[in-house]
Amino acid sequence: MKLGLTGSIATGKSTAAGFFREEGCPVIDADIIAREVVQPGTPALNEIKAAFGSSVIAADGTLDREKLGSVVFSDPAKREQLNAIVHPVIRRAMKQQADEAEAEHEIVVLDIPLLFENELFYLVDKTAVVYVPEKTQLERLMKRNGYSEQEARSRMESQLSIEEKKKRADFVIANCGSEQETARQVSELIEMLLQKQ
Ligand SMILES: CC(C)(COP(=O)(O)OP(=O)(O)OC[C@H]1O[C@@H](n2cnc3c(N)ncnc32)[C@H](O)[C@@H]1O)[C@@H](O)C(=O)NCCC(=O)NCCS
Ligand SMILES: Nc1ncnc2c1ncn2[C@@H]1O[C@H](COP(=O)(O)OP(=O)(O)OP(=O)(O)O)[C@@H](O)[C@H]1O
Repeated sequence: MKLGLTGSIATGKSTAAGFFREEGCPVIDADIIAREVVQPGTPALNEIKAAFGSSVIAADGTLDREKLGSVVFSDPAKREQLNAIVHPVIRRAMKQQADEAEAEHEIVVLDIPLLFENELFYLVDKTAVVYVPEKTQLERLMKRNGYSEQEARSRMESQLSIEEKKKRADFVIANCGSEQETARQVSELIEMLLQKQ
């Protein structure tokens, strides 16, 4: 089965995904695929250059992520434009990798930050949300990325709120306590999913 792992920025998807990996479940990470599809020479990077100008391309020809991030996270229309270029390519790659992994593993995890926003339910069988209250999310995001409160909030506001995602998920993994407590919830969820098979 395919488990869609989601959450909002900095709620702990990667942390939880690491625990799934430790338990032997392959994890397909949308953020990694999103980086692969814009490598130099890809059609997506060429389209980004055409749409946003060469100021978002670094001297070595790679995408200047910080620059593009500062553009798209402060302008919803620009964000939509970027999404329209990269999301179809990301979705195709995710589906292909997930199908291949599912042939060999009982549980395949798809780590997709924008699962609910983009209604990507066809890619997964069940959804799990990694949850922390918004206050913790803001604190962890500012700390991890060195963002000001405003930079952090503009990124949080580019997504559906974590409270809303919590309501919509099949399963909730609370990441407000220690990482060990999160690891235990991941183990329990895997056990339950395997029993249901
Ligand atoms: C704008 C970009 C270049 C900024 O790069 P940067 O290295 O600073 O951030 P990174 O890619 O690591 O993303 C960090 C987090 O931001 C959030 N995020 C990224 N893109 C988006 C988006 N289009 N809308 C809302 N949130 C987003 C996600 O929670 C993600 O986990 C990059 O995020 C990007 O290419 N975004 C478009 C692709 C996308 O939607 N990726 C997210 C899931 S597929
Ligand atoms: N249980 C925890 N206790 C304390 N800090 C934590 C915990 N879980 C995660 N963190 C920290 O919070 C930050 C966000 O976690 P993580 O990178 O896993 O989130 P994410 O949801 O994958 O983020 P993104 O959406 O940006 O990909 C990291 O700095 C991480 O070290």
